[in-house]
Amino acid sequence: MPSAEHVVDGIPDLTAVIPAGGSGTRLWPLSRAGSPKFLHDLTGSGRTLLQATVDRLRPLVGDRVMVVTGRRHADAVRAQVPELRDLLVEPSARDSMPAIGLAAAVLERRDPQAVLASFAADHVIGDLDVFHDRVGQAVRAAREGWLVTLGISPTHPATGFGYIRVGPRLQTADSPDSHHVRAFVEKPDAERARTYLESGDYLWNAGMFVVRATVLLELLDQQHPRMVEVLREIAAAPARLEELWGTLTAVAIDHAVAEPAAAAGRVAVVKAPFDWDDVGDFASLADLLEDSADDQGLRVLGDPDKVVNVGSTGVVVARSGRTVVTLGLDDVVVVDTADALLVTTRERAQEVRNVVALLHGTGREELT
Ligand SMILES: Nc1nc2c(ncn2[C@@H]2O[C@H](COP(=O)(O)OP(=O)(O)O[C@H]3O[C@H](CO)[C@@H](O)[C@H](O)[C@@H]3O)[C@@H](O)[C@H]2O)c(=O)[nH]1
Repeated sequence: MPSAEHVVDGIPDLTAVIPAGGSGTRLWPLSRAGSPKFLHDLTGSGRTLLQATVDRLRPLVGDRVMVVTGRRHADAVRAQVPELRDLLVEPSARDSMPAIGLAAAVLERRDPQAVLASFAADHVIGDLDVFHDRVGQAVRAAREGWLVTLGISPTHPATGFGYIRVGPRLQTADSPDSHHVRAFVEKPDAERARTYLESGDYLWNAGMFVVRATVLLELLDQQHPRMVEVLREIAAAPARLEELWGTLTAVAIDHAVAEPAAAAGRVAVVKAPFDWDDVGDFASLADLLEDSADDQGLRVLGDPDKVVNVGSTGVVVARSGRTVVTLGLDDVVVVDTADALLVTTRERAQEVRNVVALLHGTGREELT
């Protein structure tokens, strides 16, 4: 049951921050540098991943949503979320810390007590009541000064995610699913991932952080004091963004803040038992579309009338308007767009990013 503070305007001191960067090269040719994953509908819901992210946050924050994105994507973000209250536009990509840090510096000026909750723009989440409840718990712990993350129970020894080593339950806050974080471990190799899974002591880091804006900047100040100065300068004088942005170190929030703060005992994790998927490649996309598989086992994203399947399993993304026919293929991945066609298998889905590198290396950047 959502608590009373979830209705109408949501949690009054909470603002959602959505860093929307990256190009999702493992989803080429659907996702391109100029039109990354978050701008696409990957679930067949009619809403893009960015729109769905905003939709699911609305009950928590009303219209207090801040998207941080690159100049190249600003117009598309505005077009997809016309009601967006705050759009912070980065002159260049500096990874997630400067993006989230700038949002924190802007919010801190508006309200010294402000809490921010940062979520990727391109993830899929189920069980919305549970999601809202756990974010609510995270906010209550964040008000007490914790950097709070939401941790997902791992289902397989993934090597593409960071892991969170969970400590004892937090003896504070009206937040029964909160625990101390002993450590963050960024993207382990397969063997360590297996050990983590078997131990039961680890959760996946889903890139969700809930924290008071001032606390985030204070934690960042311990590692990157100059970055905090610059972010506060930009927040105070937005006209200086262009001049100052390029001086910021490109670093992920995990390395800049989460890992050192965990070592200092400042981080809590809320166990989050909702479905979560970062739709990292076409194998994940096929899993995500499982329920829409035809009776032979083929999933279609796009117009189903444009796909004729005879005895094939896997996934077809039909985005060119052409008819796609699959005949007798197992676990195939077909992605048909106006100017590029990808044919591979679910098993090789991770290697699609190498194709993008190959296209770059052979002078065909216009396709990436
Ligand atoms: N605005 C902006 N956002 C950025 C930038 N770089 C990254 N981001 C955003 O920051 C978030 C995380 O960046 P990724 O590059 O997608 O991170 P990752 O390698 O997948 O790893 C992180 O996320 C995983 C979960 O998806 C975690 O498992 C892992 O530990 C880590 O937190 C995403 O929302 C991404 O859009 C940037 O330059 N600008």
